[in-house]
Amino acid sequence: MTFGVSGISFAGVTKAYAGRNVVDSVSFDCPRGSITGFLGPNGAGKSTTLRVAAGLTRADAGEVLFDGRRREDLESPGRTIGFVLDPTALHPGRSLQETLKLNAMLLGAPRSAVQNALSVAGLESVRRKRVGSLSLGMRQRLVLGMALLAGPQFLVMDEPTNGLDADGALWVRNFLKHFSAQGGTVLLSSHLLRDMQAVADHIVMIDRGRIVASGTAAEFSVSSRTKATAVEPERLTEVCRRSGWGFDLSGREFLVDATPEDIGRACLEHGVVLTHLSNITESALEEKFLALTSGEFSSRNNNLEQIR
Ligand SMILES: Nc1ncnc2c1ncn2[C@@H]1O[C@H](COP(=O)(O)OP(=O)(O)OP(=O)(O)O)[C@@H](O)[C@H]1O
Repeated sequence: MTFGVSGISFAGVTKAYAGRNVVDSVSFDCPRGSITGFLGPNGAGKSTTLRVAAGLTRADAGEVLFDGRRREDLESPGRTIGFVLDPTALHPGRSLQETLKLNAMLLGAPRSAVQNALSVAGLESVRRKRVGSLSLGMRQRLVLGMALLAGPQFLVMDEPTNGLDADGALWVRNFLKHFSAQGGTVLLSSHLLRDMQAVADHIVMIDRGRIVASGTAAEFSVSSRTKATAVEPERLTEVCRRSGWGFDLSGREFLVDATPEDIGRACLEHGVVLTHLSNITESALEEKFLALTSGEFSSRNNNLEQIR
């Protein structure tokens, strides 16, 4: 029998260690074809929740459904769901290529899947290196490559950009956007607001084992303006006018109704040198996040209104 939404559904997942609920009645949906960000401070219960989804940790109560079915009821769970969990849990003596080959064999994936994973994860040049000699960032790429071997429909990822440099993190984000645009379902955790804001369609916040807020990324954004300063402000003014963007100017600081990416591109095109560019929605989300996690909000309700 199948029920629930398309995508991944957590229903009342609870897990206790030493008599303490580290995950407490956690329920939320990750709709198909979108990216759900699971945000919370260290120790909030993110990894435990994802480990329950992966079947690595047995929940005391509740269940996780993939397109309405339990993982163990799927015909081929290993091929349907890609998990990116602990990049340190790899055999250090094997090469990257061997690691991927072994996993491909276990999953029944074709030989071409190894080459494809190496290429997608940007690991071709280091394919013969031993896993033990890799940086954390390279290991992150490897576990992502492993998760993709059998062409999954779901990706569940615990802090996938941890250890990656800016280029690597951008690559992961772009990859996930492409994956979800093609109908894939993504759940990724992070304790970094920046990670979530840059990629997630929906955000679910967890604190001390409980969901404390959830909503679309847009619902978390108070404003979508961008702060910018330029060496020659009058030239940035010109770019904003030509692009049809509204803006306010305070001293040398612009607040522009456009994304940092659009502003950066337009300035590059017109040879305008910027000295600062930042999305002020991040700080709006950060304020909420800090307020939630500092215990200011004692309510344990997942209604977004609680934090407005
Ligand atoms: N196997 C375990 N035995 C006992 N306690 C555990 C175990 N695994 C996790 N915990 C505890 O459960 C709580 C939640 O841990 P979890 O790793 O799920 O949090 P997290 O949100 O993923 O944190 P981080 O961002 O630091 O990885 C923590 O207090 C942790 O110490």
